[in-house]
Amino acid sequence: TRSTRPQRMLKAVQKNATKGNPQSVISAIDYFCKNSEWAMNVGDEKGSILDSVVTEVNPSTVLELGTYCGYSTVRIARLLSPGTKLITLEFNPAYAAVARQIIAYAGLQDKVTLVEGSSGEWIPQIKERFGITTFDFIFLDHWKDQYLPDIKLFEECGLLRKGSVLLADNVICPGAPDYLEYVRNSPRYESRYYPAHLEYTKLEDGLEKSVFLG
Ligand SMILES: CCNc1ncnc2c1ncn2[C@@H]1O[C@H](/C=C/CNC(=O)c2cc(-c3ccc(F)cc3)cc(O)c2O)[C@@H](O)[C@H]1O
Ligand SMILES: [Mg+2]
Repeated sequence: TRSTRPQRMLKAVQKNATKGNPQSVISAIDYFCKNSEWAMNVGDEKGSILDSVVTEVNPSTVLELGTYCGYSTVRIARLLSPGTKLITLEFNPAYAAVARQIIAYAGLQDKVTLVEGSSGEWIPQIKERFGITTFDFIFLDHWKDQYLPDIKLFEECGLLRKGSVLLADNVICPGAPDYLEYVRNSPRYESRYYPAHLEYTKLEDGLEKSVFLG
């Protein structure tokens, strides 16, 4: 049967990247998406903004919602200080399987815990299952209509502390209007929009960074 786009992306990484070199994996995926097949990775332009926020926060505890093929997982994990691990949630087993291989090809498997399951099911279990009290940094890039329910779940589960940083992809395209309205109007968040473009296109998109104020 015909391969899937994530499988073709993995092949491109194995063909064009250098094992153990995260930057070459990132570049190979961006090249594949610009020259062969568009895919919904955060991409190089928004990815650079993601890099700068991760570097600024220098988090000890990190959560990503929506691994997909692991592109942003690799971008984040390559910047974490030694001994720091990130948890990434992905509920599609086929995507998770590709992501594990891409993360391993980058040599970052020891810095990543990929959990196969849905955010709604897993967020309430994180404290007990992973011994985490609060997250320093959260990257939201899963289904856009799930951003708002999940940020409320973070609050309910006590997973945010004063200064926790949430960074959301696609707040313009495809858009997460209810999430934007919430973080921009809630007195409990200080929000800022980073304008950019939809990955590999000239369409407008951007990232919203929201700091929890406690
Ligand atoms: C049920 C909610 N909980 C979830 N828990 C765990 N994993 C989840 C969850 N939702 C979705 N996922 C996974 O996250 C990923 C979903 C991402 C959704 N992203 C988008 O739709 C998206 C879409 C576009 C886009 C933009 C313009 C277009 F014309 C077409 C597509 C661009 C992006 O950057 C995107 O992130 C998948 O791997 C999915 O299996
Ligand atoms: Mg996205």
